[in-house]
Amino acid sequence: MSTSIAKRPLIGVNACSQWLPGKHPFFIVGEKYVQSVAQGAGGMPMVIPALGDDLPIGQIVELLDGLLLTGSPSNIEPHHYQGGPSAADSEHDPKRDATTLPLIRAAIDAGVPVLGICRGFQEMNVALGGSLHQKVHDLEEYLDHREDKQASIDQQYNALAHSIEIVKGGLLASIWPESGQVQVNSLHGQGVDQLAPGLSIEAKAEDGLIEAFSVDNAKTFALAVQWHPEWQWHPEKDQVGDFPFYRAIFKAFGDACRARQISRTN
Ligand SMILES: N[C@@H](CCC(=O)NCCCC(=O)O)C(=O)O
Repeated sequence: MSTSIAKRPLIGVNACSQWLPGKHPFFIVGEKYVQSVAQGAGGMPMVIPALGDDLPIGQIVELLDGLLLTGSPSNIEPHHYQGGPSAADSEHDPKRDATTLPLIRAAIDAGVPVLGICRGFQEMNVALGGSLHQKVHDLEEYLDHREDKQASIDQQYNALAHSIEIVKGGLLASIWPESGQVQVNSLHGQGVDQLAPGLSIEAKAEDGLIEAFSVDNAKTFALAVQWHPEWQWHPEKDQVGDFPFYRAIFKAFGDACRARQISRTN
């Protein structure tokens, strides 16, 4: 997308807080999320640090034309959704929880377009009052939605791990009218248990697990997906590794961010 930086909508990308071994704590964000905002949505990415209560959320939301909620290997602490104790091997990021959950509520209230991905999908459900299965793979009614840890990163994200059924007449169906069933990648151990009030299912996996939802009374675009549409922004259209479905999601998100930019600056 060739729009100059100056004309691009400002899109927040939430960071994780991680202690790099032998170093100091860092705020980090996956490059593919920043790339997908810049290339896929045509936005100006702005990384939002996990400062918790020290983050001026109201001030930031006023500046944003969009908010992308990233994935992360860490899991939301279960006390945010009255969940049971975490498994001993569960990685957490309380600074990210303390930042992103209130940020989601403020952004939706303010009419900022929001796209949640994987952990970001789960955060949107929890922030709005829903709950999670902590180990989907331990539940007999569901498939194992985790990635193959023996596979390469390319193989994990290029993999079309399972199909999703897109709900007719919804936001995702309007973004992708081409077909009601699509194959997606899958790299998650947790998943939606109770969907928050005021959310509508947009897609389910073949085992019935909710894979996408939208916010019913959102003032603008508010979509969350469990898979990873931010993958592969390098290949050109129709080249190997090109995912038109993923690209369509970011185009729709970017269009909503541009609309907010116009309304915010006029
Ligand atoms: N920890 C949660 C969410 C999983 C997730 O976001 N995976 C992607 C991590 C790496 C990346 O950002 O692509 C769960 O396990 O369900």
